[in-house]
Amino acid sequence: MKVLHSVHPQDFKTYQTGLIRERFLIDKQVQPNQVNCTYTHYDRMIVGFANPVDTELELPNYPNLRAGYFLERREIGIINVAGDGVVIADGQSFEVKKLDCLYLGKGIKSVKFASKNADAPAVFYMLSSPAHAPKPTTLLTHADAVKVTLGSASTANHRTINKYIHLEGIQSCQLVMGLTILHDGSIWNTMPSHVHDRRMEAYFYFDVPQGQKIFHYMGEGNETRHITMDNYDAVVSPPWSIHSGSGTASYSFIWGMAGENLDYTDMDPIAITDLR
Ligand SMILES: O=C(O)C(=O)C[C@H](O)C(=O)CO
Ligand SMILES: [Zn+2]
Repeated sequence: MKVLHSVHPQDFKTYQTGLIRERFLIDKQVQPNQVNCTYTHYDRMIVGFANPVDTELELPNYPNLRAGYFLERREIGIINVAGDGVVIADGQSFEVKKLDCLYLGKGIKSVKFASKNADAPAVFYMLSSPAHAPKPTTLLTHADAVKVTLGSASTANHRTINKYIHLEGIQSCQLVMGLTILHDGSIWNTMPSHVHDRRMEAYFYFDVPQGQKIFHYMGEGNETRHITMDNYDAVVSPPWSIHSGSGTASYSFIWGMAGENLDYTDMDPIAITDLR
């Protein structure tokens, strides 16, 4: 499993594009009939992908975990971003359609992934953080996720936030997870931007139209940098970093966090006029 180590904000100021990409970008991980995971040292969050096309896949037990099985001391949130899929947790099958979320808690020994149709396979995006206690297995459909609409067309940031795993939603130990859909013609996410020193965050961009790109902004508010990202790329955001993006077209992304609390609204905003 690939490992990403933590970066100090003072060091980040000297980074150029190549090093920023090496330290934070998680790309080319959605591969047919593969499960691919990256271990980050940001709150020990694991960022994973499963793309079962014509075969069932199993979540492996990586040696990095020194565990009997992947979820022995972890929890996981799984969101499907493509064709209809199935997740089998300790023998129990869950239909996970596009934009549905399945939460599996500490103690689930076996997790398998399958697609309903090999011509339109599922793509499962996963975030897993350490967990101290078992929480109930929960499937939440996109329709039932709590929705908050923010921004406006005139500032090109009209978007709907869908909250799945959070204080008032699916219960977890420390995982918070959901997704944001940009309305047609809007291209800015998380603007005005913010940081939250209490937890890291990971973004996974999807439904980025062919031939388009995301410009993802990072760094302290007074010292920002960007990398460009493609469909199905993920990026980790240290607790000191903003995490905002602008696309050359509308798109969607999954956000997820782990750290001190489960309160989605725990953010320290940065005024647009203060960004450098
Ligand atoms: O569009 C947004 O704004 C977001 O989706 C913000 C993220 O959810 C976030 O950064 C939560 O801390
Ligand atoms: Zn955030």
